Amino acid sequence: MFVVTIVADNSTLQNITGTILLAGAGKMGGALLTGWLAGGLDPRRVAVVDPHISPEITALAGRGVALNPDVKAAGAVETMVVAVKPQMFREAGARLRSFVSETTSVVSIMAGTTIASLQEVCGGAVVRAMPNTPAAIGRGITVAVAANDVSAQQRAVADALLRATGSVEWVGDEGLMDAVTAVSGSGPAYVFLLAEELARAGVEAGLPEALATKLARETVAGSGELLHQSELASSTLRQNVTSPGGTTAAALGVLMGEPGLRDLMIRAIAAATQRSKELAK
Ligand SMILES: NC(=O)C1=CN([C@@H]2O[C@H](COP(=O)(O)OP(=O)(O)OC[C@H]3O[C@@H](n4cnc5c(N)ncnc54)[C@H](OP(=O)(O)O)[C@@H]3O)[C@@H](O)[C@H]2O)C=CC1
Ligand SMILES: O=C(O)[C@@H]1CCC=N1
Repeated sequence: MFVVTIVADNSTLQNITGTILLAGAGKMGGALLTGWLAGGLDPRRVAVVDPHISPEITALAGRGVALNPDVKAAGAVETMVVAVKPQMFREAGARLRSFVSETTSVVSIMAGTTIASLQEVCGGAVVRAMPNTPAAIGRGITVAVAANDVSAQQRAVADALLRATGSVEWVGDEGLMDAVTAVSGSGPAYVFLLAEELARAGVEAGLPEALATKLARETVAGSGELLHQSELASSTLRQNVTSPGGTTAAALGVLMGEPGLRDLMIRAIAAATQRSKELAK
């Protein structure tokens, strides 16, 4: 189970009176659930549906979280958060639909899965959202788009649930969600890969593996924190490291050369965007 340290305004979370049903309590669903409870959501308001509930989630039963309730035991579901794999959605959706009433809103975090598919399979007033794993420490960013029939109150509850794990950006155009998924949904993986490859290159350059790993990890984490706390543009922070004719300029000559990181990143984001579109089918 993750520890959430930063929680935004949570008054809406604390005032939720219906059931929040989480379908799929894996890595992302589990991180969201942790954020909700840390943000003051009453555990007795939460139900989890998942065929293989982890020991961490099982332990929450003692605080009142309902595990795999039937439709009757779940009570009136105010919001159903769908966090199963997109490939499983159509199969899972038939059962999930039975929890949805006329007043239920359905918040999906599934990559690729469109508002139209969600409306067809689950019904309900649909919010499509894309969080990322820094949610596990309250530092995620989520982009969300609401279908036309989502009420202001349903949107406020969805916003509170998503904001419990970091910041939220609402957009009006669902067409942006594939690229959003590629940039911020998958984005943490690119940063972790950078840490891995920086360490590997350090070993190639002669450093002991443990030292290279520590230097790479702390450098990526410290730079991320500097970017977070500073008001300067990332390009300025980069220039601040780059002494004229120095070591950084030598490395950046490679990374910013042709082909360089720019081309690689454009190709990577295009591949992820394309995959998100494919998952819609
Ligand atoms: N991981 C990430 O960084 C992000 C993921 N997402 C999205 O979140 C969703 C989940 O991803 P992630 O958490 O990584 O995946 P996980 O596999 O960790 O979680 C999915 C969970 O859903 C469970 N599940 C399977 N079938 C059902 C069902 N019929 N009813 C309820 N639960 C079911 C799975 O159980 P079992 O393992 O037994 O199959 C598993 O516990 C995906 O749609 C993904 O696109 C969005 C943003 C970021
Ligand atoms: O890899 C995936 O498909 C999911 C969506 C964004 C991050 N993980």
